[in-house]
This record gives sequence, C-alpha cells and structure tokens, in this order.
Amino acid sequence: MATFRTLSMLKQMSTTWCRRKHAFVCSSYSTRPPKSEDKPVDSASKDKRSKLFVKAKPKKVLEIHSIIKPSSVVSKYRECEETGGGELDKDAVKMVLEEFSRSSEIRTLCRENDISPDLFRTTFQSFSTMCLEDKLRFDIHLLLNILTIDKGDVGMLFPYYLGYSQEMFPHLKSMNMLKGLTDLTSPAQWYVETRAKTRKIVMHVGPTNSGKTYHAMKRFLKAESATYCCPLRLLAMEICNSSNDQGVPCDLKTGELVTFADENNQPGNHVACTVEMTNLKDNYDVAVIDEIQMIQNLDRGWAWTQAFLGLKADEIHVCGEEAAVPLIKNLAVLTGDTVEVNEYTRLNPLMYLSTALEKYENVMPGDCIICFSKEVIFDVSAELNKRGVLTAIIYGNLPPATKIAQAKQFNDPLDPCKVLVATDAVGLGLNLNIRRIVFHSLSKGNRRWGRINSSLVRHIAGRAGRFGHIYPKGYVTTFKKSDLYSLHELKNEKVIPIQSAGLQPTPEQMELFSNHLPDASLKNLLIMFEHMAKHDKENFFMCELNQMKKLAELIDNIGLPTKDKFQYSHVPVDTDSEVQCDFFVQCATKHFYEEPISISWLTSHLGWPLEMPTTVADLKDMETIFNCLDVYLWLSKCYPNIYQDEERVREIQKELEIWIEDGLKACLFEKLNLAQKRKLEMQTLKRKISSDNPEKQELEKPAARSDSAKSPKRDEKPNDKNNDMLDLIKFLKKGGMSEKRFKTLSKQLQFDPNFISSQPLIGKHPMKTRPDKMKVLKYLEKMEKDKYQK
Ligand SMILES: Nc1ncnc2c1ncn2[C@@H]1O[C@H](COP(=O)(O)OP(=O)(O)OP(=O)(O)O)[C@@H](O)[C@H]1O
Repeated sequence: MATFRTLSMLKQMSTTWCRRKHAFVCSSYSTRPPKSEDKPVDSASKDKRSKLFVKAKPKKVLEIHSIIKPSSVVSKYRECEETGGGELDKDAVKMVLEEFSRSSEIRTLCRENDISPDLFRTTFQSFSTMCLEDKLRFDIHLLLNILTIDKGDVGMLFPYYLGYSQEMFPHLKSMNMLKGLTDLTSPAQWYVETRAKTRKIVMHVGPTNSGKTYHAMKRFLKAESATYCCPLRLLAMEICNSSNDQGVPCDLKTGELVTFADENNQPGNHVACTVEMTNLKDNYDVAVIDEIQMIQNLDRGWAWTQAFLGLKADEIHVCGEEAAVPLIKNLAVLTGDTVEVNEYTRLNPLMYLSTALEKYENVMPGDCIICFSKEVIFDVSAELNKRGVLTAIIYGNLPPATKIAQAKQFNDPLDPCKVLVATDAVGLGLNLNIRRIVFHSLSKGNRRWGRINSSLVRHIAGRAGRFGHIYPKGYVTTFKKSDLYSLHELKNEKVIPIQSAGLQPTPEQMELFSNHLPDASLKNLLIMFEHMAKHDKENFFMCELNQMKKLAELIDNIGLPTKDKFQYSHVPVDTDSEVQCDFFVQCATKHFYEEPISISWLTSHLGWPLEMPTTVADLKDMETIFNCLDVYLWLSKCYPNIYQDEERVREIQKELEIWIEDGLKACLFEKLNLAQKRKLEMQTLKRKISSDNPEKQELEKPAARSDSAKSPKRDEKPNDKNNDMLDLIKFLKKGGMSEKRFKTLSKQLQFDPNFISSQPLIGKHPMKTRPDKMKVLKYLEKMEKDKYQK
C-alpha cells in the first residue's frame, strides 16, 4: 500500500520553522480560527465553489476601541510634583465627575467627537481614576479645585477629558481623515477616466442554457479588442480556448496563470480572465461580464461591482440571471450609461420528474448525481462501480486539468464511463453531456448551511440537456423519494430581485488608512475599515472581509509592510486547511527575510517525489499540496523576485495532476474486490493506450469486449479471445507502449496485491525504480496464466 508522508512533513515544516533561531511568527496555531473539526463536517461547504451562491447577511456592530489597545497616558497628567493648590476634596471631585458623566451637554460633545457611550465608559473610568490621584498636573488640579469650590460649569472639564481620551485612543485624533477614507458612498466616481465615457450596457438574461454567453461572445469575437470576465478559471480557459479555436487570438489571465496567444509573449487585443483580474487600465471595444448575479456574493461580489463600474469599454455585455436587471439599471443611472436588456428562453426543454431514483440500479447513462460532500461522492461512486457502472468524478478541490479530464471522459460517447458523480462545482462552467440531474440530497448536511437555495438548484438542474450536446431534453429528480417535494418547491420558488452590489476597500484606500494608524495590525485595520465604512445602502453592501482577516491574523506578527500584507491577504488559501495556512505563513516569513523561495526548498518540504494516493485521505493531502503550489504561483505573479521558480512549479503541478487523476481511480478501486478492480483497471488502461497510440485499431476490439459490466468468472480458462489482460500484454510486448504509458501501467500495478508482495522480482516499488519493461510484462503474463490455471 502506498504510504503518504507528505502531509506530516508539511506539518513538521511549520514546527521546525518556529524553532529556528531568528524566526519569529508561526503563532498561527494560537491565532488561527477554529480547526476544521470544530466546524461542520461537510466538506462541500468548505468547497470554494459552494461559496459562489452565498448571499449577504446583516453585520454585527463593533466598536473600534474594543480592538485597539489603549495607550497609557496617566503619567502625562502627573508630571507636576507640587499641585500648588493644596489638597483636593476627593468627595467633592467625585461629585463633579458624576455631574460631568450625567450631563446631556457632555453627551452631545462626546457624540460630536466620535466618542460612543461605550467608549465613554472606558475612557471616563480611566479619566476619573486619574483625577482622584494625589499628584495631578497643575492645570487640572486648579480646574478641579475651582469646580469643587465654586461649583462652576463642569463642561470646562471636557477639553481635558477629550485630550485624555485621544491620548488613550489616538485614532480619535484623525477621525475626520479616517471618515473621509472610509467613505464609499460614491464608488462609481472612483473611476474618473471610465466616467468620461458613455458606455452601452447590453444585458443578456435568462435561465441557464439559453444562449446568453453565446450571444455576448459573438460581440467579443467580432470586436477589435475585448475582455471576458468570469468567476472560474475553468470558464476563462474554456472561453480562451474557444476564441483561439475560432481564429481570434486570446490571452488568459487568472490569479495563478497568465498566457499569451502571441508566440513572443506580447499581450494581444483579446483576453479572458477571472473577474478579480479584470484590467481596468486599458480601453476595450467590448467587455463581457459573465454570471452577473454573483455581484451579490458575500465574499467576491466586489469584483463584479468593480468590473461593472470601472471597465473602460464602449460596450459592456452583462450575462446572468434576470434577477440582476433592476440593480444593473440602478447602477447604470449612477454611471450615466445606457442599458439594453435582451431576454432569452431555455434552448432545450428541462423536465422536473415526479419519481425519484431510489435505487442505484435505476441509474442510466447520462445521469449526473449531485452530492454535497467529497466523502459521499466516493461512496456513491463505489456503489455504482460495484454494480459495474463506471463513473467520472468532479468536485471543487480537484485541479482544473483533472476536472477537464473527468468531464472529457464523461462526454466522450465512445468512453464506457457514462455516469458523473459531482458536487455543485458543476453548477458553473463545464459543458457536460448530462441527460438527467439526480440530487443525492438537498441539504449540505449541517445546520449552518441547511437546505440548498433555489438559485443553486436552478443552476445545477440547468446542466441537464445542454443545447448542442447529445441529449435534446434534460431531466431533474432526487435520489430519495422524500426529497422530491422539496425539489419541486425549490424549483417553483419566486426569483427575488438582487438588491445590492458588493464593495470592498481598494489597496490604495487601505494603504492610506493604515498610514493614519501605524501601530494597528492588518486584521485590526480591516475590522476598523469595515466598521467605519459608509456606503449607499440602496445599491451597495460591504463584502465580508472574513477570509482576508483570517489570513491577516496569520501573518500579522511578520514584519512585512502593511501594503504587502494586504496583498498576501488576497491569496487563495483555504483557511480550513492547517497545511495550507502553515505553508502560507512560511512563505510570508521567507519573504520578510528576503529569501528567495526556490523549487528545491519547495520540493524538499513537499517530500518530492510523492507517491500516488490510493485512499481518499491521501488524495485530499495531494490536493492540498496542489493548492499550496497554487499559492506559490499566485504569489509569483506579485513577487517574482521571491517566488523565482514559477515554470518549474508549473511542471510539478502537471505531474501532480496526473497523480490526482490516477489517485481518483485508485480511491474507487480501494472499495472493490479483486475481480472488479481488474476489470476496471483493464478498461482504463486500454482507453489510455488507445487514445495515445497509432495502433489504436488493434486495441479497440478487446476494449469493446471489456465494456461488459460482468466480472470475469473464476473458472474461465485463459485464451487469446477472452483474456483481455493477455491480449494487452501481447500488444505491449510488441512494443505498443510509450514510456509514459508504461509508467502509468507501473502505477496501475499497485492495485494488485500479489504484484506488490512479489516486489523483489522486479526491484523495489514500481513507481520509484522504473522496472524493466519486459520483466514487468513477463511477470504480468505469468500472473495472468497462473490465475486462470488455478
Ligand atoms: N444560437 C446558437 N447556436 C449554436 N449554439 C448555441 C446557440 N446558442 C447557444 N448555443 C450553445 O448552447 C450552449 C449553451 O449556451 P450558453 O453557454 O451561451 O448558455 P447560457 O445561457 O450562458 O448558459 P449558462 O447560464 O449555463 O452559462 C453552448 O454550448 C452554446 O455554444
């Protein structure tokens, strides 16, 4: 069985790092958010994709002073040894102070000076203690003396109290400046050059699979210069490839990857990007903003708002749900643009069935079973595989290339894999040959997320019967009979118009804000900004900065400038993963020491070369490593001097993709008996070899035979006609296999326990020792013959 030591190595790496003589940081464990065990178990809820459908909720009010440590100011009021005015009557002073605290005039003055009742309680308590001290500064002593004897206006004490409070909480001094900086009431005016244009907004709205993007893309392809902005890198890649295929050279820009259509790596006139990467500097003839309903997304909505308000394009094509029309019209009033709305209807019919699937035996080719956790996906797949049904698998955390490979396998009419098991990650972005969507459940399995919302149901359901694909009609149902009613209820739920668009401070605003509060940590700066920000509540809401705050907390002890920390707080790290958080902290620490992060450092810490994962837990670990490499690539775009080995990291990521893809199969194999494993192994191998090899024809015949779902019978004797393995070995011995495929075969061999137990025959582990090809084949042949002769 393959061992998987990488995760523990990565965990060790952070501890070792902490112990280094000069390294500080790694307070990550103490400051980290609750560990994943404390949170709902459902891994799909952690899945980035599921967050795509989260809407804004009202926020709690928070006092700034509760997150800023008060400075010590007492000594400044005790500098004079001699009071010069004799002893103060302490009881009389107490009475003066009480009168002060009860005065409505003082309350008004406090409000005017941004001192809330809560802050007043904190500061006044400290001020009173100071006033009752023996050695008071002369001027305060004198005033208190007058107030206690002459019973003058207690308001005269206010300047002293205010000065004291401002010493205690210095942000009170620059409140006006801070208020100006957090004024987000007119975001449309942030883009001065864009506002100089009158843009034509063309909305393409309708249900899924109604041709919205298709129509917008027609303009993109015809334009002299154009940009396409969308939520997922897979979508951006698809548009980029499709544009290049249609003869319009198109670049690609995502957080981790920038590619140019031009062979000299010069930027071209067309670019497909993830929405956060939208280029607001250059002018375009046409811009397409896809999935506009995500403007209301709690975490990422700001990126759609920024793209919509800031893009310098003559025409902006906005695609998405009809629910976004009123908001976009309102925003267009603020920007002074014209709006045209094109409505579309679904191109292929979609039918919500009145019967549930109920049994795995009722699964049919073209079915896509939607599950809301990775664990359930593997269980469902294993159940289907046991019944001889091959499955493709897609979930959010898989590398894009693996998702594409799985989608391709499922879409290929010649491939025996006809059923897809996936999370809601398929709700956006992939074109799939789905005939029927089957919801395995309608809840995300925990109280926090509860039942999924109607928008998500519609998006997922809409993937069935996609126009231009093989099934002209789509169907939707549930696995459990008890969920059917809820499905129909969700389908019939009225679409609520989108109320407001997300906002987030720009890096420039945050930098200026931090200049006024040089001692505040980034996390506190973010909290303060969020708290102080004022916006037009009719049309906008403040996005949650939770992810940024979590990352800021991890690196707040590192001495990087706030500007860099702010950049780091945008890195796509899964904060539920300890390994990713630790990797992130170490990267930031090395950056602080200006130590380049090389491939050799990375690989030694990642335990390279890795072994192929064979269990779901191993697979998860490998996905985590893949995500760590994504973090590296993301940072390499901002700090190429520190993250110098971008190309090499890309190469090892490609290797990981292959292993993750193979590991997916291995995880399913784990749950099968030997005969079932062999059957599946053969089908996979043949498909891989035939897709690669010029002698494809020769292999297609046995491949066709092996499609049968039946397992080989024990008493079947081997002969060239019915033993697939012998057929294959013969072919391979003739030299019909590339080195790459031989490597794959070696990896596949791990599934045969007999093979592993006889390792001495061919050397050590097949993955590591690159065994002699003929030896392996001879060994395999012998094994096959022995097996059947028994
Ligand atoms: N007029 C058309 N001619 C040919 N193909 C079309 C046409 N309209 C749409 N299609 C194809 O139908 C499929 C669905 O179209 P498209 O992706 O534009 O729909 P959509 O409404 O944007 O869907 P979603 O909301 O799910 O992204 C695509 O494969 C697209 O190429």
